[in-house]
Amino acid sequence: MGLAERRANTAKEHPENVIIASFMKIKTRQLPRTEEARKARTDARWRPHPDPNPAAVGMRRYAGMVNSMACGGVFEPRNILVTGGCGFIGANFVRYVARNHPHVHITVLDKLTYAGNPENIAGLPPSQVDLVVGDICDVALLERIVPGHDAIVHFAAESHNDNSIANPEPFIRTNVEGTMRLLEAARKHDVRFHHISTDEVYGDLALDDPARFTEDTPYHPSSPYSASKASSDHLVRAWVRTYGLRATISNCSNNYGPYQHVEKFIPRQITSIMEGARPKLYGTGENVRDWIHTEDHSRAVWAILTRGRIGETYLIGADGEMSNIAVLRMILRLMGQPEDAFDWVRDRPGHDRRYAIDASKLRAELGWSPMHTDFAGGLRNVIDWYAEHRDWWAPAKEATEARYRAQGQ
Ligand SMILES: Cc1cn([C@H]2C[C@H](O)[C@@H](COP(=O)(O)OP(=O)(O)O[C@H]3O[C@H](C)C(=O)[C@H](O)[C@H]3O)O2)c(=O)[nH]c1=O
Repeated sequence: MGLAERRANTAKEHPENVIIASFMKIKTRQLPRTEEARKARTDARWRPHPDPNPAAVGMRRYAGMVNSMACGGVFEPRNILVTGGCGFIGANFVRYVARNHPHVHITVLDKLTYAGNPENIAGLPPSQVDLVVGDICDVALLERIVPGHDAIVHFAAESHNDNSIANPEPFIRTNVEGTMRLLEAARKHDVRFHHISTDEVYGDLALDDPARFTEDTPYHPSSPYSASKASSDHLVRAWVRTYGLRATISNCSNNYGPYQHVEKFIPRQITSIMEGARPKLYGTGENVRDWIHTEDHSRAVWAILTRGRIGETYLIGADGEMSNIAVLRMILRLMGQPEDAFDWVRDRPGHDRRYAIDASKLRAELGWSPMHTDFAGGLRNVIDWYAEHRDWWAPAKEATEARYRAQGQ
């Protein structure tokens, strides 16, 4: 049965998993498309790379890392399944692919938890993007929707450290069990898999340590969230080695950009200031995060999905280290506030001190480099975005702040 027929059947037999067009401007395609379009979509295969990156080829030869799947070749998926495509990073990836690869059809699978919002992918061409509402732990659902896809790009995760400290359970279920369910579906249907992960699996670095994380840094996660992501990374590697699954992993640093939930550091402070409330800084504020614009993350993920070597891990980072207090002062300045107009609050238990990524492998092998290198300019754009999208964030703001208040933060 082809992908279009499967979609049609899912729409008919499982309306609970399908978003209806009128609800959200995104149309779920329920009719089989033309035969020609169907053939083009299912025609994904490995092709010789027309313009191989010389640095990449050189590096692979030097390291003797010849890999029949990817060396000098490119994987051209026509149908991708993006889990968590209504969350912040996932939705930005869906938008990136829709904009830059219009021939690629995207099925978004999202449970629409508090952090997933269908508005994040609204306005994309209905012929290119479908949304299936469902849980990655739902084996029967995966059985219906995975076949026919060339690749799964797995963003779906519980992602907020503070929530994992308050209640670890959903993190283990979604991040560990959910990843295992997807790996099993990918294995059964021989689907290429890319796993989105975090630099937090490596633990933290001292503030005065010149070292940065590399792909060889030992795992040392601190929080229930990062431990669950570390577990999921290990599962992916086990499926590659044991079952020969065609999979890659990327571990990225802190993302910023549009559509980020107001629970996270940058949007929380921006939206608090917009509401006339004072930003909240944890602990000493000296903790360092390595910021990357979410669009640069998306470009890196696409590069790894299409040109990365199977079985490999790539770290993604844009040399954006900055202390929390420096970021907060920058936000306050950009929003016309005094630099000390914030409150110090209770620190996060086990708070990681510093993250820092060395993305040399990604740069050398795949020729990736960040395009958003002006952090202050990027922050200004993000501030403008939140100013223009109050309707998008306001409904979540009060409940989020109530949660923080209860934690003394
Ligand atoms: C919400 C908040 C946070 N903070 C501090 C705590 C952190 O040192 C820093 C960033 O916090 P946030 O919760 O936004 O992000 P991280 O805990 O670094 O984790 C994030 O980046 C990694 C890579 C992921 O993998 C996570 O999924 C993602 O949530 O600001 C404050 O000082 N005040 C606040 O109000």
